[in-house]
Amino acid sequence: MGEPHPHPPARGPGDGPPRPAGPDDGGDHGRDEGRGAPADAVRLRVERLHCRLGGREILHGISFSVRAGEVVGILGPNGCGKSTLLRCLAGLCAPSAGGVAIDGLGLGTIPPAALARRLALQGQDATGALGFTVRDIVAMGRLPHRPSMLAGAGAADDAVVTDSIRRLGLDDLADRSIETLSGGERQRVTIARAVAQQPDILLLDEPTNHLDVRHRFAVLGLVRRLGITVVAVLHEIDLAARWCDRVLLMADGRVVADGPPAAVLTAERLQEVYAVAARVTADPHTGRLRIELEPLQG
Ligand SMILES: Nc1ncnc2c1ncn2[C@@H]1O[C@H](COP(=O)(O)OP(=O)(O)OP(=O)(O)O)[C@@H](O)[C@H]1O
Repeated sequence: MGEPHPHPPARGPGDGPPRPAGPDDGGDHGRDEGRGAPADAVRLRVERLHCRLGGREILHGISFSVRAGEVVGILGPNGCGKSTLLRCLAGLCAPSAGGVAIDGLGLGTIPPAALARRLALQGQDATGALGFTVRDIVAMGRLPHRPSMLAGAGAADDAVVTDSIRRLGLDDLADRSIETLSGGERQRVTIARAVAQQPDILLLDEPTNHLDVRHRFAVLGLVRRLGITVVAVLHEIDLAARWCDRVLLMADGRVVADGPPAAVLTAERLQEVYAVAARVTADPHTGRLRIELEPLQG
């Protein structure tokens, strides 16, 4: 897998995300950044990735790389291929050409159990495991770490599950059945399960779409504090600007811009990609991007 990415990533979140009060008030997660990898080592590399589904090419030769500990947001209009790209990164969707490598190893060469210890995907469907309690579902995140499917959970697994439940503010719901939870509560359960998996790379597909504003801040703050590599599909442009080191803007199965939020999220580009009128300014006090969107006139 070839040349370096043309856009060097930002080294930090720029305006420094605050530590919001919320479900996760804890410190670090007992994790070293990038599990011992140098801080700017390339963790994930996507090279000329094409994907066909239903006889149609959905992804048209996508290339980018993500460094250890980077938080990258994927933005773009409905149907542009964001979830398909995330599924390719997780090995759930086979590319028709090109490929994905983790720490230089092609995805197809990594055994499934080893891959599940390195990479977690939190998907859009939070309802697939009816009949289980919140704690049962979060505990599923530990399965890849057990020596066999028949091996029971150890005390260390239980501690990770308890910690993940606490971090997502789910203590009071731990014994509730998943089908009794609200959409936002279920969404936090799927994130807790992915956190319990203790991956090096966390892939999130619209992790905040059911969450109220406080929980959005809390969940994205928690994700940042994990210190691991994160690729998140987001629809909220302002949240991506605030929380991501880097943004990939997609349209029609291609990456049209890749770089720090302030470089990518220009008014012209947002208008072109989303077909809306956009005004982008920097807050004079915090320097944060302010993004105002309006329907196009006429
Ligand atoms: N299994 C499939 N078979 C055929 N077409 C598919 C399949 N999965 C996705 N597609 C199509 O691929 C395109 C990209 O879908 P994808 O879910 O990746 O988009 P997205 O950018 O995540 O959209 P959204 O913002 O609406 O979630 C869409 O046109 C979708 O209809």
